[in-house]
Amino acid sequence: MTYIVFQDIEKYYGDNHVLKKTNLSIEKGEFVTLLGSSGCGKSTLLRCLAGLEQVTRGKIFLDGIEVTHMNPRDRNVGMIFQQYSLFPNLNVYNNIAFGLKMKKMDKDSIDQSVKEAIKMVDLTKKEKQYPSQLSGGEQQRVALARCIVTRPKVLLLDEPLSAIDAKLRKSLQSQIKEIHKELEMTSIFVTHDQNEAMTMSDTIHLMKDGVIEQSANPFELYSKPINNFAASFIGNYNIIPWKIFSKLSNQEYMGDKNIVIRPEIIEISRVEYIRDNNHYYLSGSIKDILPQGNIIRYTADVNKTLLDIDVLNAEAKLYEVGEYVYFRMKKGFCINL
Ligand SMILES: Nc1ncnc2c1ncn2[C@@H]1O[C@H](COP(=O)(O)OP(=O)(O)OP(=O)(O)O)[C@@H](O)[C@H]1O
Repeated sequence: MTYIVFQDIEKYYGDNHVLKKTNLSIEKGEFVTLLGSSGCGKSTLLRCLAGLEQVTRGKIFLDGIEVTHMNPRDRNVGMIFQQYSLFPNLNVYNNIAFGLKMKKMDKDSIDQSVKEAIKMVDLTKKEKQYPSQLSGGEQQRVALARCIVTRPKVLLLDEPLSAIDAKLRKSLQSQIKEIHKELEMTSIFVTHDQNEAMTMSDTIHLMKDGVIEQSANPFELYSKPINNFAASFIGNYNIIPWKIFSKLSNQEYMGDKNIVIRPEIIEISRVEYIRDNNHYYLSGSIKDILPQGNIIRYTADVNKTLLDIDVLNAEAKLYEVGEYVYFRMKKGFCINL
């Protein structure tokens, strides 16, 4: 049985039609990401599951029970936000214990659960500190501990790492994934950062204007985007209308479609390639060079069409701006959309 089901969800804020018959199914134990640009309705969908917003129409099921209009407190859903939203007047221990005290758990069980949660998020020496004495990353770990200590059925994470610097962000991503696995939770993570979605998720649900455009695992979403939106959102594709590409590459016109080419599948050479039937061939001059750590991104001018090419940064810079070079790409790696 599917663990979480959003069924034909519609949500209006006044005239603003935010969720448009949104359908989404999530299996128990999955780590899923809602990925999409700002304002597409990701947070609204999460908030509807948590009960912090009411849907206008549609139904939500959690663990076989309809929760559409259930009191948020009875849904057993934990949520973490971008702002840490801790109680400033409570120390780390008491922030984490708060939910359990509300549930009227006995003191010894609370103590055991809180200490376990503190250990899980690696805050053992910080128990007595107050939120104002903690870094952003530490505060977010307290928020995470406060959430998991109540063992919610589902953990909702609404851009929890967006205020945290890049290095710490990576370690928190791993920590969240580890806790998710260890507690066998079902987690929904909201982000507009495609790299974060790729690293974290079992399944990515790509959203646009309140609708799920594509649901797939990170590998599939990257290599098989189903439309131009998915291709342009994920992985910096070159998207060239066939009308133009057929002229540039001396190929037959494939109709009113785009050819979609990932920068890293393009080979580059100073000497012209010997042609075969498995590749497309282009040539042009290097316009720009952008070192990006482990890869170098070249932008080439191919008869006024710009082409991005990613080359592993294994050697010193290979090509100069202005140099005329040749490209080839395997036909089977290109997508027509
Ligand atoms: N409480 C509210 N009242 C009125 N409009 C709202 C409210 N919350 C969200 N909206 C509107 O709903 C739309 C979707 O917002 P939502 O926060 O769900 O988007 P999002 O995809 O999570 O964006 P972001 O990545 O920027 O957080 C936006 O147009 C937003 O202005």
